[in-house]
Amino acid sequence: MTEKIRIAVVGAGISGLAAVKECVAAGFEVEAFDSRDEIGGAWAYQHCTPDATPSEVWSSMYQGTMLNSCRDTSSFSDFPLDPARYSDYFKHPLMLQYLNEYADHFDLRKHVRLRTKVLECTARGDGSWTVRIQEDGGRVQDKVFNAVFACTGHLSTPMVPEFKGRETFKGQFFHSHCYRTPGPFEGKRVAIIGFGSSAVDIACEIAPQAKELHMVTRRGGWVLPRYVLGKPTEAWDNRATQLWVPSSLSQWLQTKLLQLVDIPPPKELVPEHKLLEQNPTVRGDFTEKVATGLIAVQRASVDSFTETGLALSTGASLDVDIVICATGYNLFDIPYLPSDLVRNESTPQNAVDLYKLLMSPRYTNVFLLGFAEVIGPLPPTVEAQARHAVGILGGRIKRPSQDQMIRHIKKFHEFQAKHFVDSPRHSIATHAIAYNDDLLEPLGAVPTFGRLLTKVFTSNPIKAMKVLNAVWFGIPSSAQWRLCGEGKKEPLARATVLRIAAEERELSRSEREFLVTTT
Ligand SMILES: NC(=O)C1=CN([C@@H]2O[C@H](COP(=O)(O)OP(=O)(O)OC[C@H]3O[C@@H](n4cnc5c(N)ncnc54)[C@H](OP(=O)(O)O)[C@@H]3O)[C@@H](O)[C@H]2O)C=CC1
Repeated sequence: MTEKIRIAVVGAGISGLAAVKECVAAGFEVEAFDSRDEIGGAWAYQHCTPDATPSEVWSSMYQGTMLNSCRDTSSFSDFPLDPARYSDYFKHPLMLQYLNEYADHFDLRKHVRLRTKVLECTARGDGSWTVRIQEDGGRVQDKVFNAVFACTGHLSTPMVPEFKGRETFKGQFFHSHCYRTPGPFEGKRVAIIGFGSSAVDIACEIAPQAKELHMVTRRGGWVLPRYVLGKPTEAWDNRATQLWVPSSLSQWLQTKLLQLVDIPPPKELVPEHKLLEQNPTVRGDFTEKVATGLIAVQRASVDSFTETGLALSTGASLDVDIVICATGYNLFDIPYLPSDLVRNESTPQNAVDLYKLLMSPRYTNVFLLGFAEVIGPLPPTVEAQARHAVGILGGRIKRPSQDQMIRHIKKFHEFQAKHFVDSPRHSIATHAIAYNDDLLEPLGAVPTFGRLLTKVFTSNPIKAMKVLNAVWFGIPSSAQWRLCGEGKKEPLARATVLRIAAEERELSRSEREFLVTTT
């Protein structure tokens, strides 16, 4: 009898749960470890105050966090979000609820060891790994696995730049990681450094109550509303425009659409890069708050801190009571993995040595899930990463040689330099549909036009045409990656794709029936 492949999954959030599920489906033996006492990872809200020690805060979720991608694109591919219970966009407790429902539906909890921290993973030289775990801060134990799936995300270690004179500032200073509610900022003068999703969300929450709210951004950026002409913004994008229309043309069209429907941003905000060359921020009330003067924007770098605030590169200075540093995260601080796994001394600046943002050419049998900055929703992508990794371990996908990986990575660096802004977070940026397709094509699981057209001639033609239309010209739902190939769940996926296209307000009867029978 052949021995089962044994997998260690580190983290039980979105990526970890998807990894466990795919490993179990492939017949692997899997143990997941999470230091917290509940599943959900970053989506499991943790209360803290701005003066908390950042290393003791494991979730950056604030009370107002709401999904940036919409329900119909953001579910796992074989576990649809029910419109009757989940609105187009929803707040973080509902995402945690969904992850719990996913874990229960696929019976994943029995594979997860909570309150168990992974201290270190060491390559053993034969492709296997020793994983050192600690239970409840007590007993330390070494366990051997055939492979490690690192699923702890890239939002654990706040990045605080070295600002000149920061110690001289007499006001309050903290990282957005420890922000939770706007209450403490009532009547205060606040400056926020950075212009990512955290900065824009926090600015919009605080601005109505603060005395002054300033944002300091060195690059500017695009901010998309959640809705355009009554539909979720993603409904204006689809597989055909992403894959057939040259990206410069589709970005131009989308920018024009944005200009037509939204208040024009002030010139300080308009960036030099195009719409999809950064991970866009999503916030419907931001431009209005800028236009009405609730938020003041400074296009500048921080030269230094002063006793009373910030001195900016433009020569302006800001006197404030509080500075919030919303400058993102040390993306590849993965303390339990070898330090040269992702980058070493020869890696170019703002780049990573990861094949398909998933595997290191320097180590075998370790897969990084959820470390991509996806321009699109995360769940379908981590699932595609898990399916690809499982495909390699199970022998269904040919494992690339080290040379092949290195060549691929070099091309990837060139692609990133051409298509994304030059910044650490965009070293791992990727467009969802093309990236998911790339991971799933070796499994035959991409709903290509040809594959779906063939169905028109080999099955119910009207239904097959509707599916083709929905997948190529409709909102990019994740169920599309379960229509064909290895791991397909065609009846359920077809029902989901058609229900979303029909804009039904609840799961269809077929979906409910298939969900009872598919785990
Ligand atoms: N609702 C949701 O779903 C939310 C999702 N998120 C996600 O969490 C992740 C982290 O987001 P966020 O915390 O905003 O971090 P980001 O890394 O996305 O943004 C960091 C910002 O800080 C700026 N910055 C970095 N270093 C400096 C510096 N030295 N001086 C001035 N500015 C600096 C960056 O500017 P530059 O571009 O110039 O480098 C950028 O504007 C993202 O994936 C985001 O999508 C976050 C909040 C809400």
